[in-house]
Amino acid sequence: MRRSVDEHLEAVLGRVTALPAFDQPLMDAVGLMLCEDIVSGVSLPGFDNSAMDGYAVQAADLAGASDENPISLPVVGEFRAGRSEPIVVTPGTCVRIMTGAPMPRGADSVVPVEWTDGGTVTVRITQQPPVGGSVRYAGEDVTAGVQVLDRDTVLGPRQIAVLAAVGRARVKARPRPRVVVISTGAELREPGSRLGDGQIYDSNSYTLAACARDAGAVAYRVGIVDDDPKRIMDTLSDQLVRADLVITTGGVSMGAYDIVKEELSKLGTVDFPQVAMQPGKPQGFGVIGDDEVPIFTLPGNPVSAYISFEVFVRPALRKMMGQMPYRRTLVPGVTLDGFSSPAGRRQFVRAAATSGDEGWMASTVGGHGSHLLGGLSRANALIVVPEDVTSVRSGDQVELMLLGGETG
Ligand SMILES: Nc1nc2c(c(=O)[nH]1)N[C@H]1C(S)=C(S)[C@@H](COP(=O)(O)OP(=O)(O)OC[C@H]3O[C@@H](n4cnc5c(N)ncnc54)[C@H](O)[C@@H]3O)O[C@H]1N2
Ligand code: MOO
Repeated sequence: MRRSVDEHLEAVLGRVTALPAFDQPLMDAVGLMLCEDIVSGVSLPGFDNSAMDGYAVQAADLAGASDENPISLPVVGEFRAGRSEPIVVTPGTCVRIMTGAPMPRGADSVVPVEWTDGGTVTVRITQQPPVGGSVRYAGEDVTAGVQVLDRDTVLGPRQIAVLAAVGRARVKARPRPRVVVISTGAELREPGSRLGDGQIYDSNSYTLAACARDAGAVAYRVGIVDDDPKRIMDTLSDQLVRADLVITTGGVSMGAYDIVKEELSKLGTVDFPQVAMQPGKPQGFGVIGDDEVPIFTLPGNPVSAYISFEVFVRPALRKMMGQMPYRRTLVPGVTLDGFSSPAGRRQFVRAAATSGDEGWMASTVGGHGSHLLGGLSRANALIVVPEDVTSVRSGDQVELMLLGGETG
């Protein structure tokens, strides 16, 4: 079975659905999609309070105050933020007040401390404040009963600020998908261990767990399972309890030990199409278990696994989180390098792209081979070459998929 990239992505997006929303503590909701309208139960400010450190006064007492004509008032008390005192400002008196402290009854204005001698028994004031000067009035920011956030808003720091300020400790939001990442292959060893003959470090499970986290998911990196069919199937069934989505790598091409494909094909719920792309040709996608958890079986070549994530898994995760657009947007740019591209396959070429006065410019990095991982760290974009283009010259217009993420 041979599919285009778009057909495969459609098949994937047609199968995954948005996760149901539930109540979450505020800090767990950062980056998530809000699934309720938020109506404030309180006014902001909640009470009239001082905008300055200074003195709460009756403005009329200070008519004509100036450097030449200072006016002294007795200080009858002190108001601090967080404390409420039963003191009243009567004509001819004042209260020392700190920023955020409630306005005392009787006062209609605040004199900043800079306009005074800072006295604590009596204070000498050299400027007349307007009525309402340096006073923050109850409800001037947000009135109780007003909608402060609309559903379908992604919660970033500014939205979290408003939620906390109106006293919300929890909100209904679409959760982060829990993504289980498993790498398969008898040649794989954990980074940090010693390599024997023919062995390599498992980079894919780290790459893909990092990708999943970067896309906003919770990643569980299970690590390496060798090419034993029973161990692979046991691991999958053990992991399903905590998975909203599973990613495996390796074992999906034509080799004698490509066990993932062999075993999962038997279930009948996972397809293994060849997708007309380079890298990333051997793909697998379907569902497993009673809960029909989506599973991606990505190719083992490290760059193929990474690009497959960007092209197929990331959009699926975004759909599960209810976050549009699902696909990365493409921007126009110019390639500074020429290269050839396979006929009939969409090529994704690693590139370092910069944006300047002339728009986006991209240089290729790291070579074309899907095992060439060394240059990947310098790439921040993929040049997307259409299926019908076989040759790209330096200076050609191209489309770029920019790879920035939550942490990128
Ligand atoms: N006869 C054919 N051979 C291959 C074909 C084909 O169509 N016919 N397709 C090639 C393509 S394209 C790809 S991509 C790979 C996909 O292979 P598998 O998904 O079966 O992956 P493996 O064979 O297990 O490994 C491929 C390669 O990647 C290395 N690898 C695997 N896992 C990891 C890991 N976790 N970390 C780092 N590197 C990993 C592995 O050692 C192999 O070198 O098949 C081609 N062959
Ligand atoms: O498609 Mo493979 O993913 O080219 O290396």
